Amino acid sequence: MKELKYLNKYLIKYRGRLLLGVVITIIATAFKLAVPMKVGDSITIVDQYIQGEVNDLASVKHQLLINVLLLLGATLLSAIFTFIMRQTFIVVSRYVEYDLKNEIFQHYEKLSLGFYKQNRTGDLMNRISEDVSKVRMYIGPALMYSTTTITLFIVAISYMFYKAPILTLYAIAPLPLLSFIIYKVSIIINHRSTIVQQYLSKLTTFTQESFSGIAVIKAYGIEPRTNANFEELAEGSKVKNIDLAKVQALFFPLMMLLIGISNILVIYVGGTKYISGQIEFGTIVEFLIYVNMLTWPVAVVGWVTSMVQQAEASQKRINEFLETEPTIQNLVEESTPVEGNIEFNKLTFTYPDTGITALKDVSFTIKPGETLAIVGNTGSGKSTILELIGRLYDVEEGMLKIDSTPIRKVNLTDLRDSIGYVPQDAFLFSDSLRNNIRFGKENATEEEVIEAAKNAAVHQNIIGFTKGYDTILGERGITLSGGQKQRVSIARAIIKDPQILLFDDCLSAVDTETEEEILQNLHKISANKTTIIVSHRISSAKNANKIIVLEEGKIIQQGTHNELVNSDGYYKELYAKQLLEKEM
Ligand SMILES: Nc1ncnc2c1ncn2[C@@H]1O[C@H](COP(=O)(O)OP(=O)(O)OP(=O)(O)O)[C@@H](O)[C@H]1O
Repeated sequence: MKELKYLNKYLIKYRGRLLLGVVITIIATAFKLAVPMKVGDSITIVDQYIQGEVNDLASVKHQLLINVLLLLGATLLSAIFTFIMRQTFIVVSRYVEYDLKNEIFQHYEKLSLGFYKQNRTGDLMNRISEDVSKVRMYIGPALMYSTTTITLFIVAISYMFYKAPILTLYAIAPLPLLSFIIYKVSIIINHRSTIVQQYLSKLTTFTQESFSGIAVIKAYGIEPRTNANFEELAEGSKVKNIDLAKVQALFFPLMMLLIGISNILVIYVGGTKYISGQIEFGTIVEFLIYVNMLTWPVAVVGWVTSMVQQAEASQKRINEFLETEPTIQNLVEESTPVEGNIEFNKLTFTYPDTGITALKDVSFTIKPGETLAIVGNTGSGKSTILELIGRLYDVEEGMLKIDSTPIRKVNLTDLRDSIGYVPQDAFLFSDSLRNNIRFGKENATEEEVIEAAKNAAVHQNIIGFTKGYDTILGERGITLSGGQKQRVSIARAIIKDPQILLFDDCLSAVDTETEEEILQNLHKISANKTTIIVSHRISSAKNANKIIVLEEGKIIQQGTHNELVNSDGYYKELYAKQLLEKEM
């Protein structure tokens, strides 16, 4: 129960409803218990008439009628209160489920990129869905059944002892055994359900991947191999499901068997006592109903125990993530507006997870109004520079300053607000084109959206779609070409109107004319901004105020386009190569 303590704050938050639930459960149970009493009473009346102990038929009928009406009333009230009881416990469990999911999601969002590298997306999703639903079972059904069982036990067993103590002992003797067996069976069921669940998620991942990559599967003609793999997984899933069904099938027969034993004991011992005149006939019937009534709660004790154990295990997994601190923390409370001066000073950076040193002794500065271009082979560290400016990682060696202040001493929200970042792989959400652009500025007007799209040279493409800016992207909608995606992603950064613009090789999929158009627009937009353009193309870099050339994390050349084309080295060679390609 150590891990489940985490949920106490929610139990306190909803204490009013939960307390009401307990009170209503007690009332519902009291009405439920009145039913066997009245049944027993009625049978005794009939028995006494048959035995000749009572002769007035009219009064017997009258009493029976009253009993029937009372029975009806008690059953009805018990049903109504049981309904309200579910409205309290189960509704609270849904509230807690909602709160917990939000809490976990918000925490996930705070965590740094490294966390996402270390943990698989499937695992993150499981903890927020599967694990939270298991925890909900503890707040909802487990609490509800425990309250019902405790109330039913205290009231019913005390009453039974009061009526016939020896018969009560015989009647309840098999119940602990029942509870124990159900507990054991539930553990096996839970274990096998987990395996079934694992197979299900393997199947889902496989299916999802196959359909996402269907173009590759078809192009390589590997449908038979994919089918065989799917069949193998489905076979595994079938076997595990059958294993589970076998134990589940045991659950009810076992319960019936143990109720049967209790019933036989009540009939035998009760019958003997009735013959010897120690109890009334109605008491036997009354006890039979109580035994059947108590069986479910007793079975529930076992079930609830395993439910709580599962919730504990799930909460432990949830707590593991909730206790993970984001490695990138905001260390400055007060606001620090960003002007856009960036300074790298003898900076060396090693990725903590892979140990790869991506930048070595890098120094450069850039001011607002300037454009810096970074060129270099793949893997030379270009994207890493942009990631460090966005403080996606912290710098350990050397210094990175923003407006002459070490980056850690800049308010993180202000820093990120001041950056418009266009990543290498443009990521668009399954939403309308308009909303994808507005992502950069939530309250942007229609004019601003169109203006940004025009500057990113994608407006003409968008109005060419039947639904224009309302066109839905992604799974439910159209798929944009690589170049269109890049330009929508650029529009998203432009609309934000940030102080610092970071473009990570985001013009690679557009033709040279469109590239030129976008660059000219950017030139106008970024007059007072700090712009960094990472590119493999000279055409993107040539107009920059400063160009740096990276090789294996080191700056090997820097200067303007004119300076660099006139000195031997990587840049001059790249220029010559690209010039040649253009002429061909
Ligand atoms: N998130 C990461 N975790 C660990 N290592 C990384 C990570 N990102 C990049 N690296 C490594 O750091 C080095 C520099 O990568 P980076 O992405 O900065 O290069 P790049 O010049 O932008 O390459 P490209 O032109 O292909 O985009 C590479 O060796 C890469 O494998």
